[in-house]
Amino acid sequence: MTATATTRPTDTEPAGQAPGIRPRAPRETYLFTATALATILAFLLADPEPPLVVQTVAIAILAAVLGMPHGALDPLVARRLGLWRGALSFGAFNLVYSGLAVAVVALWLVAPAPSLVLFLVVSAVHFGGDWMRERSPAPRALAGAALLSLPALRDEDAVAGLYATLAGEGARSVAAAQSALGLPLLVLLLVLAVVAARRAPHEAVELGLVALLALTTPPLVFFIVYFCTLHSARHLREGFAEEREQPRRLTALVVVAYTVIPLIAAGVFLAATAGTASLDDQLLRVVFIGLAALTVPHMVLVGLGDRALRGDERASAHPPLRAARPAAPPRPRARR
Ligand SMILES: CC1=C(/C=C/C(C)=C/C=C/C(C)=C/C=O)C(C)(C)CCC1
Ligand SMILES: [Fe+2]
Repeated sequence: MTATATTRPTDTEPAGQAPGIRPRAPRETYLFTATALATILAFLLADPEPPLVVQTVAIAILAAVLGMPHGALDPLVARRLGLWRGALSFGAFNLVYSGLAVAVVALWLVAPAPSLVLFLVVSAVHFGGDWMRERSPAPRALAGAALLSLPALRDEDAVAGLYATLAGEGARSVAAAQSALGLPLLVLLLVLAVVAARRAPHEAVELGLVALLALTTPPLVFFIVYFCTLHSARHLREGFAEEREQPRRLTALVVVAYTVIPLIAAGVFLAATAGTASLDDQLLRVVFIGLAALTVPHMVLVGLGDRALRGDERASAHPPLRAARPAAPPRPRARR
């Protein structure tokens, strides 16, 4: 659950690259393009119509294996931000982080429909951060809003059904609102793709394919492909690049540990609530309410990282030359 809202050079915009030079496409662009095209073709030509239960099980497994790890580097990000230094402050960090996650689940249980709307808004900002990082948050959030609304434009009933499972019957109206906003948001997404094309053609390809995928495949299939092969893959790559000064094994260990712990929590929740609803409904709730719970503390960390980075930039003697400077020592940067 990660990325930068800044112009700091990344793997795709290497340090030392002069502004105006087009970044080359990162590996996940190819992964997403190939997977999205194959999925789009499969649905256009063969229309496989996987049952909802199959889609739910697939998203649970893929989100666990490919999706969750991208937020699991947060403890290392927090250390770079100076949020913890020793065992005691590491314990406090974990307590606050998991406390926030538990608070989100509690809020969801008390007020499910407003929580779903809040989750969609936070997610729009979060996913929009996959592109146009040199721009202000507003256009990126709109790209995220488009991404999350297009499934309702294609199949409002399917999205309404999923929202009802997650947040009660009242949440169906959220799908109706997204469907109504879908067309203007689609136009906006395509405009943003054209704007992005001049500076980063690979982003234009990604945005165009996101739209096509959302409009041709069922909502959960679209989300699985985007979330696992683009969003998560991008932030895992960036996360490992950010931590390149750490031993790779330590980074990998943190990723595994902080992926497995929430998975155990999800398993305990599933076992504790067994029999209260069908297993696929419960699985859907665990996946998306769990993602909401983990996204909030993660976004708080991202916000702190961005603030630290802005402070860092103000302190810079020659801000306009920053992108052309040779590689600087790593600065705290939170991923999305
Ligand atoms: C529930 C649901 C949707 C929304 C999913 C969201 C909002 C996921 C957010 C995940 C996050 C923030 C992960 C962080 O890395 C869709 C795809 C619109 C349609 C299908 C049902
Ligand atoms: Fe994320």
